[in-house]
Amino acid sequence: MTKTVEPLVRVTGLTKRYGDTLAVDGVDLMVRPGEVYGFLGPNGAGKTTTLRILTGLISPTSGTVRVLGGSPGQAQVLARTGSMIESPAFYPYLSGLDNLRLLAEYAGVARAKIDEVLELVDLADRAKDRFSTYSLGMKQRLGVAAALLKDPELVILDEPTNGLDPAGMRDMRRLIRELGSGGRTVLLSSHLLGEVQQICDRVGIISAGRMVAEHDVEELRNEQELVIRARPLESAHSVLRRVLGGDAVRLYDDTLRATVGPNRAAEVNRLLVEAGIAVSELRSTERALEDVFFELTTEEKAHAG
Ligand SMILES: Nc1ncnc2c1ncn2[C@@H]1O[C@H](COP(=O)(O)OP(=O)(O)OP(=O)(O)O)[C@@H](O)[C@H]1O
Repeated sequence: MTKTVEPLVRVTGLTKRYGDTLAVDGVDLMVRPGEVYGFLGPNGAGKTTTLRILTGLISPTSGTVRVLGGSPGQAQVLARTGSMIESPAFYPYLSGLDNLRLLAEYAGVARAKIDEVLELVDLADRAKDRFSTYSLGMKQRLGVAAALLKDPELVILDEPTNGLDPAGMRDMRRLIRELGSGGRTVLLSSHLLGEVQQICDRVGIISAGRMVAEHDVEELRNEQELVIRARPLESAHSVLRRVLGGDAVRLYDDTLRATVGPNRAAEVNRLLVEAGIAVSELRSTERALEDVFFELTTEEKAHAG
């Protein structure tokens, strides 16, 4: 496998317009070698459109897209990329094995590779059964097997767990983690925050066609905040806004949340007490990725709207 030091995927200022709809609006994203990158966003955010551009299925309206050092759709890029975009198409009356044989023949892949990928996606036992008898989870896993036939460096999966039951989701997530741990680079889309949190190293969050954040999952998860209960709360709010900045302090029901680390707790306490404010609680907590996601996507809507 060729080692590439550069980002495997680099997208700059990507836009895609369908008539009046701006499906993708100035997206920048970067996927590094060996990572599992989660492209996270609600339905209709522009994930599928972006992945279709990255795999050369459609052309962008504008922007720069580099995949594995080349342009999407170039033969040498396609040869090193495996993808599953939307539901994979297979012949229903052929077995999983025969479907893969056809694809392998077309791609000039050795027969031994078929057994290897069937084993990897845990379909070896059912390989000789007709595709039409497979569960949705098995169909999706066969799709991943097909994407792996060429032993690609980069695997692109569009909503690989969509529509699966909990057991199917668990199997698919396990498979993706396994792919990621084997030195492959995986780019997947998802609208499920918990899923991205479980299986990805980095996340790019897209909302209404715009990229609102790109972070290490650990970094987001470990983001700390102070929860403050004080009286009078409004005065505490204005003191902290003045000192920490308006963006760093939010009012949640009867508490204030300040996005600062625990090392500033004593300072926050002193500021409040000096201002004659009674502090009844001051504790540090990790921000849930869900909160971060919600905040980023609603901020983005507010800016757009
Ligand atoms: N071929 C098309 N023609 C017109 N509009 C399109 C087309 N494909 C996508 N869109 C629109 O572009 C926007 C982004 O769609 P896209 O499928 O990329 O989002 P998504 O994040 O993948 O969401 P989902 O998970 O629901 O597919 C949507 O408003 C969608 O209706």
